[in-house]
Amino acid sequence: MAEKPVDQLNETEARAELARLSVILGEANQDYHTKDAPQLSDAEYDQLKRRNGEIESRFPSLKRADSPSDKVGAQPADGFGKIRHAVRMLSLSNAFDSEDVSAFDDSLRRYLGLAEDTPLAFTAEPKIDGLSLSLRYENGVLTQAATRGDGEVGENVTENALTISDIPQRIDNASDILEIRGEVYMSHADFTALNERQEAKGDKVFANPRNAAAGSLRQLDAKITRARPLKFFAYSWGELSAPLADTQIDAIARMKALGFQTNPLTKLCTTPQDLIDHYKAIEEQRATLGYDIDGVVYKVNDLALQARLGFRSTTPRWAIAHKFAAELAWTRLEAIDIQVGRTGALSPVARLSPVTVGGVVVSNATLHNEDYIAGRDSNGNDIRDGKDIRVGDWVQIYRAGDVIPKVADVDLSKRPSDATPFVFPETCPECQSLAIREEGDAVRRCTGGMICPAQAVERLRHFVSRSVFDIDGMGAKQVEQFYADEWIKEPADIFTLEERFGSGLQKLQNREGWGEKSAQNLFAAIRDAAKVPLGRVIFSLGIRHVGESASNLLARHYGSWNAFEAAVVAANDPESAAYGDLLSIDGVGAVMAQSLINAMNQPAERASIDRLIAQLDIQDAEKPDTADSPVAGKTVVFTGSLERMTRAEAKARAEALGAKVSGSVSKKTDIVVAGPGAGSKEKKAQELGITLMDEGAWLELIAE
Ligand SMILES: NC(=O)c1ccc[n+]([C@@H]2O[C@H](COP(=O)([O-])OP(=O)(O)OC[C@H]3O[C@@H](n4cnc5c(N)ncnc54)[C@H](O)[C@@H]3O)[C@@H](O)[C@H]2O)c1
Ligand SMILES: [Zn+2]
Repeated sequence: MAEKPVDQLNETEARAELARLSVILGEANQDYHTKDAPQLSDAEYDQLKRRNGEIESRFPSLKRADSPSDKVGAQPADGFGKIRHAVRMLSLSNAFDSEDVSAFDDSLRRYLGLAEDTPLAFTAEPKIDGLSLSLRYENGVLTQAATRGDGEVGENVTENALTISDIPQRIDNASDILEIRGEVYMSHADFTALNERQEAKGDKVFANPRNAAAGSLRQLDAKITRARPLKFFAYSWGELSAPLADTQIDAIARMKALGFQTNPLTKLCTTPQDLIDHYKAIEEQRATLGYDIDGVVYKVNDLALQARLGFRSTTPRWAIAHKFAAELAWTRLEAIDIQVGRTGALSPVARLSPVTVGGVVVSNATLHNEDYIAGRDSNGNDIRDGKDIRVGDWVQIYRAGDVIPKVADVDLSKRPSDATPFVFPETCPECQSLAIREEGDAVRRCTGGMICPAQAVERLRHFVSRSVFDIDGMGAKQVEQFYADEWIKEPADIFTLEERFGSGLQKLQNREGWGEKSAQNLFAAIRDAAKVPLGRVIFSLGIRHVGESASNLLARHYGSWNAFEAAVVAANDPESAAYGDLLSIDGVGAVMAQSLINAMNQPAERASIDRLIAQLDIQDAEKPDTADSPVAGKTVVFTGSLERMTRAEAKARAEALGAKVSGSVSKKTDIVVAGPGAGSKEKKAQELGITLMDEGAWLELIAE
């Protein structure tokens, strides 16, 4: 349901909406901070939180006592000891673009009464995407480690923190009380390896490195934490018995001197433009850092000014987090793989150096089709200014909601000098058959049909479907299972199943869901199904563009399998009479003809078709005796309800007599057969002066 814009809410709606958002955001906080298993994407969460804030500022009197705006994180989870922070641990306010950054600078100057030309310096620090941890050292010894919790009270994870090698257990030259704060995180490589181990053990896998880090630190059993490769960057502090330094940048240097890891991308900046430049520089390196960051934090450098600026309810006034766009990230394209879909479509897939986009690690993205890679849309117009996509390129990944990630853009300035244009394969990577692209089709398709493993299951499903072979006891489910068991690889195998099993009735009976009776019934149904009309056989081959009615037309035209087969083989020569004859069939166009010819002239697919034909008892089609049929060559439309036959039957009989049955009335229509309830078609026939008759008259005409 689309949400109503905030400026259109009335007071009652606003109150209800705030109540709803408080529940949703409360649950999301629990899922994210306490269970380390978010159900919403970060972008969705941020959007709801922003909406909540907007409603509150439009209706200040409606702000709830338990407003999500006043909350940091979530309450400590049960099971952990609780630690009350001597100094609160807060969140950060956000900037999303450079205007927000200038506004931040302006608001600080206003608050501090600084003139425009008075310098105001900031640190710019990567915003590490992990979870914050406060470490308390007393006389140089680590005595307590606490998570942020709800900002006031955190979880006691001291035992767990002691297992992290980046965290010193003792510090020389420390003041009596020293609280160091920073981020616990997991590298991409460790995250991938952890998930592989978890998966192998059948344990929970994590959506992203942040959840993995949080889930690993927040373990009631510190032995589990020990086995998890966690890291720590220090960037802040809590209670101190002696100040670390006078400025943010020196405080960071001091923490480094004390033995902590600090982030090397931290930089002192003197103007908002400096901040933006460093933000861009960091964003460019994001995919190669080896760990996740989700923005850059700007902090007033002068700690005396930080003290003057102080705090709002959940955020410091002296800092802001400039977030990266949630749906976008740059990374390297490592390879382009071709996947073959169930209908034979060749789809290019980008293999990426893993990057977290919107809270999910992305290592594959779609490249759509060969035109898209080449920088063209389906009409041949340039996309991305005509930039093509090459292996080795630096590419922008786009991911919104749950849609498959896409490669949106290329940075040509970073293209390796030896990168070459991607050559789209002209053969199927699964079966090596020719892959062709028909005119007007954006997609290249494998022509391997039955012999293509990627398409086999789909072909088999089509083969056993209702309108084709319709074998009792052999539906899509069974055929998929038999394929998975390698009992059936192609349609011909269905008919040799019983013989191949020999006494192996047993084999089938041992399968879940099969008893002696059902197995015998299946074999009987298969035997019955082998006797089949020619049209159905042609349709069963699943040749592209050759649908049910075209199959019947072909069957009636050629009469027997042998005639059909010989004709289509001969038609491979476009100069041949056979080709002309094939095209002369009303309802067979050049595209369908080519598709038929391809299927019947490719050795591997032909061999598979021949194996099937050898198993069948094909009923010849009756050629319409057009000579003495009164409706031969006529175009007939049936409309309204028929009482003595079904619509399908009427159509089949008319076609058998050489008539063409159409769904709509036009000048080309010769006869309209109108039953009760006929509407516009009957009227149109009258207008056009077309022969109109009822069902009885029609049956008389065709002498039944
Ligand atoms: N998907 C969900 O359901 C869901 C639910 C709740 C929160 N969230 C996400 O969590 C975030 C909000 O959580 P938050 O309140 O922790 O805010 P935040 O993560 O946006 O910012 C505050 C945190 O940044 C971290 N940080 C990293 N590097 C830092 C540095 N150099 N200096 C200072 N702090 C640094 C600290 O841990 C700090 O607590 C949002 O991005 C939101 O999307 C998502
Ligand atoms: Zn193939």
